[in-house]
Amino acid sequence: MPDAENRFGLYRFLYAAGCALLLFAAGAVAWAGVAVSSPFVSAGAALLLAPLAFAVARRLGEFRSRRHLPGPKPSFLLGNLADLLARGHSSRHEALRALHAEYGPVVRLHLAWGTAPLVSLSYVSPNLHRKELDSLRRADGTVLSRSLMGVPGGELHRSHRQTLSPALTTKSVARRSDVLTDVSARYVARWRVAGTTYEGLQSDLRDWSVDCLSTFLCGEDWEPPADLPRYHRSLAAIEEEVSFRAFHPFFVRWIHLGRRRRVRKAYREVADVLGTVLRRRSERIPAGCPAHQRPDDPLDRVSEAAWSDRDRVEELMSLVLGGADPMSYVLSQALVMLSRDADAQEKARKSAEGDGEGSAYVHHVFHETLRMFPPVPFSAKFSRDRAVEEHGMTIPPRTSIMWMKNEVGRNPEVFREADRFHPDRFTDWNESLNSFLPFGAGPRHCVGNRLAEQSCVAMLTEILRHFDVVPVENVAVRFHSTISVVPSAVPVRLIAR
Ligand code: HEM
Repeated sequence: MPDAENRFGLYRFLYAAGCALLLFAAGAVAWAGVAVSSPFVSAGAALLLAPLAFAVARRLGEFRSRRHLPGPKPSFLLGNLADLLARGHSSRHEALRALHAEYGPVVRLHLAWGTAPLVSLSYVSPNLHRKELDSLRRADGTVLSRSLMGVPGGELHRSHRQTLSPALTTKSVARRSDVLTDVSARYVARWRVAGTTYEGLQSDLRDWSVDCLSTFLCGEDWEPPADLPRYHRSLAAIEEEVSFRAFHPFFVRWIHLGRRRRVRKAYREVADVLGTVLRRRSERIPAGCPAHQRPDDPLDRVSEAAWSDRDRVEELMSLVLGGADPMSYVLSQALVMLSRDADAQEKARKSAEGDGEGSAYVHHVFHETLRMFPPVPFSAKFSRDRAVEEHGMTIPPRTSIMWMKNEVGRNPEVFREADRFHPDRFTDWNESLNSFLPFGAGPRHCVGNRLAEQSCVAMLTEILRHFDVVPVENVAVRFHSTISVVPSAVPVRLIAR
């Protein structure tokens, strides 16, 4: 199996060769057409030449109009793919950190042909909250579903959000928080009987996040599939493909046919599981029945919305997909940090056991982990027609503007002692989540942020009440990032108290 760097080398070669061949073939056919001097052939040649000339002019125009922005020099065929993906697709956040170190807080990058150029910021700017800045996520009829996640900003997006948001507010989630505690307690009880190894913990936390989200979203009608890890793998395959296509939309379908087949299969598997849940609900409670209209119940809201059956399934899919990996990542990193900081762990335990201040400190642990290990490192906004000013430079319209949360969270100009795990910073120094926006910004910000927070706090609380969290040394952990980040292991052991 070739390593990531070699695989990327091959991909880069195929991509550049493909682009060059296409440009050459189109040019040659057009030239031959002009030379034959038959009116029909010439008209055909002109038809071919026009889009070719347009694509080349557009690419050069993109380079020219962003020349004033700092960043590595783009290549005509590859843009800056080589700079961004130097260490493979899943390590692009590391490449971006290195680029920020070299070029400063604003870095310009050109991606594949046909993909909007990108500007990465190492800080959070008030511009990111602007209402007219949309997300570039668009349903594509295959991997990215027609759901809140995939509909363009506007009326449809607003109506999807109005459908879901009431069931995901702080109060609504709190009213059903027993669901989150019950699922978490089940995992903790199993670990107490069977013990945990650091190898098993990573997959258990991923199962927990899918189980917890699905139970909350689908209520009594959720029955975990017999092979829960496989269901999770299917979700992860879809997530990986969504992220892959965002960076390489052009040749991917031709180069990676096997990938495409795998992801279709994954999509069908997830859709089957969620379709069964929806059927179960509608058989139990017929549509239109008042029992179906509990405002706090996300499945009721999805079932009653004026959507097609496919849209309902896809909405549930995007909710589970949106939350599963980020939740398990933040939890795993929180455990790692607590295992290495005995004082913080003791404070968190007191808070979990209810020392009179509620679980405030456990919430701070969640926030501090998000700061140091943002589970969704990339978030981007896109302005169709208005330029944006950053650091005295004008970013032209039709640019993806992304803030690198890994970079923002560790920026010493934003956070005091930025490399130190210090959950108290949110009270001692009045620092806040708004300085790094781990859940995004503006009208497209994460709809599941309250659910994610209360789920992770519920699980951390259960763990701290029942276990000492101790570090396991000498385990090499690799981080694979797609939309979210997945660690290869969680090097901690849970010792029953
Ligand atoms: C720690 C956990 C989580 C993190 C860090 C996270 C982060 C994010 C980020 C950064 C975005 C993009 C926001 C933007 O474009 O400005 C997003 C969007 C979204 N997230 Fe989350 N998320 C988490 C958990 C969840 C959960 C639990 C759910 C589902 C219940 C969820 C569902 C969604 C959806 C549907 C969107 C698209 C919203 C829209 O476009 O209107 N996320 N999330």
